Amino acid sequence: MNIPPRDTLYADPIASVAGFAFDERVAEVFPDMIRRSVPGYGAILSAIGLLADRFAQPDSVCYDLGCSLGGATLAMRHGIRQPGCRIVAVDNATAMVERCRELLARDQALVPVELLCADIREVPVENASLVVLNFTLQFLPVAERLPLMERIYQGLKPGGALIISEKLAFDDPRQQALHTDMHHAFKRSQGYSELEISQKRTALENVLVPETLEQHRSRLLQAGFASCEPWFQYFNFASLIALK
Ligand SMILES: Nc1ncnc2c1ncn2[C@@H]1O[C@H](C[S@+](CC[C@H]([NH3+])C(=O)[O-])CC(=O)[O-])[C@@H](O)[C@H]1O
Ligand SMILES: O=C(O)C(=O)Cc1ccccc1
Repeated sequence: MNIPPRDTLYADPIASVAGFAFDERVAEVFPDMIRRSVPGYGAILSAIGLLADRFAQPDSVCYDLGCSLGGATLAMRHGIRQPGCRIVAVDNATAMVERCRELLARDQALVPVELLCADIREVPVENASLVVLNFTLQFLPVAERLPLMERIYQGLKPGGALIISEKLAFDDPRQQALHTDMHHAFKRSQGYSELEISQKRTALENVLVPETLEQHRSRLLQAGFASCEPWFQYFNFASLIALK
C-alpha cells in the first residue's frame, strides 16, 4: 500500500483563499488531512465498524452518505457479519469517488459495495438498517438538513440507527472560543502551522456550517427519531447515534 501524501495545501501564503472544495488536490491528501484535522477520526471509524456489526440486519442496506475515500464504508464492510447485507456509498465529488473506487477494489472483504457519484439529497434511502453521515451533514445548507433527516428516518427499518458525526458549535461564547482554541492546538500538535490553520479556516467559512448539539438533537427528534445521544466527543467534534 502506498503512503498517503502529506497535506500541504495551505502551507504557502495564498493571496485570496478560495472556498474549500473536494477537488483532485484535496482527494490526493485526504487521508492525511482528515486524520490530522479531526481529533478522534480514527476512533470514530473503529467504532463505526463495531456499530455496523451491532445494527446491520440480515438482507438490509447500510448507507455511507458523503463517503469521501470510503473510510467509514471500509469500517462497515469489515464490521458487518450478517448475511445478505450490502453497502451503498455515496459522494458527489468526482475526484473522491474515483479514488474511493480504487481503494474499495483493493480491499478483500466480501460485503458488496455500490459506490454512487451522486448528491445525497437525491439518493433514495430504502430498507436501511444503518445510515452513516460521517462529517457530511455540516456541508449541506442548513435548510436542507431536516428534509434529509426525514428521508433517512423513513428509509430506516424498525430497529435501525443513524450515526451522525459533526463539527460542533456552542451557544456559550467562552465554550466556543475554548473548543476552537483546543481544535487549533490539536492541529498544531499534528504539525500544521498557524498559516495553514488560518488559511484553511478561511476556506471553510460558509462552506462547513457547524451547529450545536441541541440543534442536531432537536432536528433528529423532529424528523421522527425516538432518541438521540452523543456517543463520542473530542473537543468540538462529536458523533451522535439516533434510533428509530
Ligand atoms: N450533497 C452532497 N452529496 C454527496 N456528497 C457530499 C455532499 N456534500 C458534501 N459531500 C461530500 O461529503 C464529504 C465530506 S468528508 C466525509 C468523510 C468521510 N465520511 C469519512 O468518513 O472519511 C468530511 C470532511 O472533509 O470534513 C466530501 O467527500 C464531500 O464531497
Ligand atoms: O480542518 C478543519 O478545520 C475541519 O474542521 C475538518 C475538515 C477536515 C477535512 C476537510 C474539511 C474539514
